Amino acid sequence: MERSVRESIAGGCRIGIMGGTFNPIHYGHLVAAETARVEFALDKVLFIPTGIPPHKVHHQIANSDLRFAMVEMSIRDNENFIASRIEIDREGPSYTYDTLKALHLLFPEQELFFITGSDALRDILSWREAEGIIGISKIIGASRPGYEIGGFLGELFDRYPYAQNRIFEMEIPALAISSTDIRKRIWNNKSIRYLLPEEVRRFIIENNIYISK
Ligand SMILES: Nc1ncnc2c1ncn2[C@@H]1O[C@H](COP(=O)(O)OP(=O)(O)OP(=O)(O)O)[C@@H](O)[C@H]1O
Ligand SMILES: O=C(O)c1ccc[n+]([C@@H]2O[C@H](COP(=O)([O-])O)[C@@H](O)[C@H]2O)c1
Repeated sequence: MERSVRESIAGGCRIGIMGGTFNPIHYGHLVAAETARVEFALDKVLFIPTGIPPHKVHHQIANSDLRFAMVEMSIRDNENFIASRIEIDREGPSYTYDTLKALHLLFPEQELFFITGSDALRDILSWREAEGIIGISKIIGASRPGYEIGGFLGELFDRYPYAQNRIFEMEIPALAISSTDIRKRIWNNKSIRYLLPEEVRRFIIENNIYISK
């Protein structure tokens, strides 16, 4: 992991990890991370764009350096948010377990909180080493319109009672924004203003990202 990122994490602090493909980053991601920071008293939130997302093999995914640049410009004005290339710089699919294991080794005294939307949370048991993930890090599941958690957590806690103290639901202001919809809007010449930071919108246009389907 980058030295600058390591040096910004103090001993004993509470670290949020906002993982995602961020193709592109939008206000849904930023509101989830900021709400988690405040509600769970996180000292820092690491934004970790995937290199190769494990569950999105058939999606059209912009170059990782461009996705990283868009994340960086979106969080620059928040001193508690940091972007890391740890997954981009690792070869192979970006498994969350590998990332959390690496973070736990680097930051053994710090508490880890993986932040995810309710859509991804509902799939978590299909992730590689799901039990290991829940063991290393607490999980914060942000509400997302169209992806209600329903009885999922109850069933999960019946199966894994220890998870009750490790997985938390978090209500956030509902934003029905997705990267897929933003990419479609660009293809269809529709406006993407106010769905994501203006600097990112300009960057997408200047670099002709998401022009081809
Ligand atoms: N509008 C939203 N509200 C709450 N959580 C969100 C929202 N959009 C994304 N997330 C969460 O942020 C994380 C990263 O999401 P991701 O980068 O896959 O964005 P996405 O909009 O879901 O992308 P795509 O439409 O390309 O699948 C995931 O855990 C996802 O559930
Ligand atoms: O590790 C896995 O098996 C795994 C499977 C699906 C998703 N994830 C992680 O969940 C986060 C959100 O994923 P995505 O595909 O919605 O961008 C991102 O950090 C992914 O690496 C991780």
